[in-house]
Amino acid sequence: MTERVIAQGTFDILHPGHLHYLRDAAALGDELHVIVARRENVTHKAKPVLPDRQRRDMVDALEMVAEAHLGHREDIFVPIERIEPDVIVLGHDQHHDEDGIRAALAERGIDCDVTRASPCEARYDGELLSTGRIVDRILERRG
Ligand SMILES: Cc1cc2nc3c(=O)[nH]c(=O)nc-3n(C[C@H](O)[C@H](O)[C@H](O)COP(=O)(O)O)c2cc1C
Ligand SMILES: Nc1ncnc2c1ncn2[C@@H]1O[C@H](COP(=O)(O)OP(=O)(O)OP(=O)(O)O)[C@@H](O)[C@H]1O
Repeated sequence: MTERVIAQGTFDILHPGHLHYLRDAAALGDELHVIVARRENVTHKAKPVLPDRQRRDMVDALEMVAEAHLGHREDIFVPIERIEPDVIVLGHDQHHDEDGIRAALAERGIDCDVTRASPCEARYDGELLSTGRIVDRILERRG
């Protein structure tokens, strides 16, 4: 049976940290589905620079990704109910609480594991593994 995996995030200006997360997630199953957060739901940090569809299209083109989906505007469990994953992989630094998500899934009768990806460190001088830091460097050098 095909094991479906879900990863999710903002993915505004792709960088190697994103590739690491998505490779980690893809390795846990056969088919990686990525939910790309809607701009209006990114409230814990600066709003994305790029439009929703552009962020979705870039993630969708990555080789380890079976399909990238734009997130739901109001209810983050709607795409999960449609995709029916076996596992949801959170990013290593995501603020979401694993037990809280498990409880919400159970309440909706969705049977799937929740786990976390590993972190990824810079491999050479100047490598930037954070969208926020890429934006800061652009402002520093071009602003
Ligand atoms: C399991 C799960 C499903 C999500 N589904 C959606 C969704 O359907 N729509 C959406 O706008 N955000 C969704 N999100 C929220 C964002 O992916 C994420 O919390 C945040 O806004 C982006 O955070 P990050 O890029 O800093 O990791 C979901 C989050 C989780 C943990
Ligand atoms: N260096 C990294 N190592 C491992 N995972 C990462 C790394 N950078 C981002 N990710 C993961 O990619 C997913 C999406 O990240 P997001 O789009 O918030 O990018 P970001 O570069 O971390 O953003 P920002 O720097 O603006 O906070 C998250 O799950 C995050 O944990």
